[in-house]
Amino acid sequence: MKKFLKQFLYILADQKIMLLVLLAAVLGNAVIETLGIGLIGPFIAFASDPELVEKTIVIGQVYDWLNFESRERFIAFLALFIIIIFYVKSFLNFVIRRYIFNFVYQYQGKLRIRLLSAYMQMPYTFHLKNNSAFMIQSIMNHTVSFCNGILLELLNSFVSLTIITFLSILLIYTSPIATIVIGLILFVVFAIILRLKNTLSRWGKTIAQSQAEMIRVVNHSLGSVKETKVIGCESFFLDQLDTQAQLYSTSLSDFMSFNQIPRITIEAMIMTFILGFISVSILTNQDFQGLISTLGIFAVVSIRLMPLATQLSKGLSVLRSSTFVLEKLYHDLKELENHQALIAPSADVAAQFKPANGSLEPSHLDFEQEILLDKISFQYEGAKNPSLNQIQLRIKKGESIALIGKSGAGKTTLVDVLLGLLTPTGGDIKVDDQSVYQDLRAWQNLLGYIPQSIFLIDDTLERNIALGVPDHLIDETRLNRAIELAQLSELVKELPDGVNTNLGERGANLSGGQRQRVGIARALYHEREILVLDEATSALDNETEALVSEAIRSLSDSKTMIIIAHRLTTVEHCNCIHLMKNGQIIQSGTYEEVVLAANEE
Ligand SMILES: Nc1ncnc2c1ncn2[C@@H]1O[C@H](COP(=O)(O)OP(=O)(O)OP(=O)(O)O)[C@@H](O)[C@H]1O
Repeated sequence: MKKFLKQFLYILADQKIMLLVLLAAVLGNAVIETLGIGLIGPFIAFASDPELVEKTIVIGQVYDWLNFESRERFIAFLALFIIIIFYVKSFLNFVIRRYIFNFVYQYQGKLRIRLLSAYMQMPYTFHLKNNSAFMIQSIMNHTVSFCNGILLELLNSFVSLTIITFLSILLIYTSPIATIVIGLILFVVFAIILRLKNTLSRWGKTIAQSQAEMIRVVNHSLGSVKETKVIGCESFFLDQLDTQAQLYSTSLSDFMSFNQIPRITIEAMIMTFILGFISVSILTNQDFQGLISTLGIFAVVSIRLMPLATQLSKGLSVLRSSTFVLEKLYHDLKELENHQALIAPSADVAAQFKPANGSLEPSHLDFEQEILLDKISFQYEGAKNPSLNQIQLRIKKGESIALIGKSGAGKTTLVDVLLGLLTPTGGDIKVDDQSVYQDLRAWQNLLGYIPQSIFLIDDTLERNIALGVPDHLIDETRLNRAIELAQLSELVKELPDGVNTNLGERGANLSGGQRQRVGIARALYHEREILVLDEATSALDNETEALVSEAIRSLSDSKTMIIIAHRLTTVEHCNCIHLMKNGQIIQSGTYEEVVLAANEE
């Protein structure tokens, strides 16, 4: 329980004051409700014997004080008073439930932002190790489970528990023996839940895990739909999904049907109690007037208590089944947030470029002379050998260099280190003699990256090029320049809505070469001084390749370029070519010296 509360409050972070406001409202509501129900007993007694009005303490005094013409009028007034109390109580109840829903669902959105922000700020190595399906599951499903299964249930259970407590006090006051019997009923129900708590946790865990697995399988099958169709292995993914769907449905249906047990038990036991109570009272010749009044209160309390107790027991079982999600969320958030102090996500795009010193100007690093990779080494976690071994490389401003070498030589790793995604295990990167690690954001603000496989969003060409820039901040001149330099002008003319044409999911409406050029235009739009280009390996047709090469070549006059070259013909224009092997640069020189000489050998 202590652990549960600790984890719960950590996830809830700064929302505790909202909870205190709710606590006050819930207590007020419980008092009003108890007063309303408490007055029903005397009202029934007065209705059957008006003479009791004067004999009853407090109510008798109120009757005298208000100076009513007759007892009957006072009884009618009492009825009106009880009705008003019930209306006020119902309204307050609505306001509280609304407040709870508002609070929970707004918090769900905030939690999603907090998680996505935490995941995005984790180092690249974290993303290499973790499957995105599990992150999507956390952001999309665990937040729902936490908010619906834990937060909402806890708040609802709290409301129920408060009212149950107040009503129980009223019952004890009305008839101690009957209260003990009702207490016994609730005890039996909660004992069942507590006994099954481990099974509930297991069901909850299976539900959450199978959901994540289903996202993973769907991701895999739809992400590789081309290959899947050609190989004809659709059934492989369908079988995997079927296994997970079965696990999910079995656990969920077990859990949902279990949830019905408390309601069914409570209903049966309350009926047994009311009928048993009447019979025993008659058999023991108890005062009939008192019996009617007591039963009146019990009837109303039972009607009220039944849904509350059902809700409370459901809340408890849902809470139990959600402990896995709570632990997972707590673990994720704590681990992620401990890793680095989170910057609060901001709608202000400029804030993305906020430097470490907190000023509003984007981080800036002067780059006038050269970039120096000084004895860079890197070894992946768990790998036996380093992937980069004492790499020494100088790149002058305005130069274009190409990294070539066989698959596995270390080209991508070197570029990832350059991009600041991987932190070298040895050595340093310096710009004009200043280490980039003093302000990595400033270094990254100099870089534009054009990956091998461009990630295109399912949106317009314009938004794909000016990725991350809100519409009202998109600079037309910059956009047109980027389109022109990336050799996309022809394409824009052909598109039905020009730059406002939707490119489809992952740019399905474009060819490989066009996608690559959109990537180039994107890097150009953001006007970065250094462009890092992982050349597409896909076999582009000659004409497209010529266009891509032309786009790259036209940039090399104005930018410093680092190209991972897969097709050697495209690096002819580079000032220097570095041949990599086993994580080392084994030869550097001009195209003729490195590529042609190697071909001749
Ligand atoms: N995430 C990783 N974990 C462990 N080892 C890795 C990881 N990524 C790459 N490696 C290893 O690092 C070495 C260099 O890989 P890298 O991807 O940098 O080569 P590359 O020259 O870019 O190859 P390619 O041209 O095929 O992309 C390889 O031996 C590879 O197996």
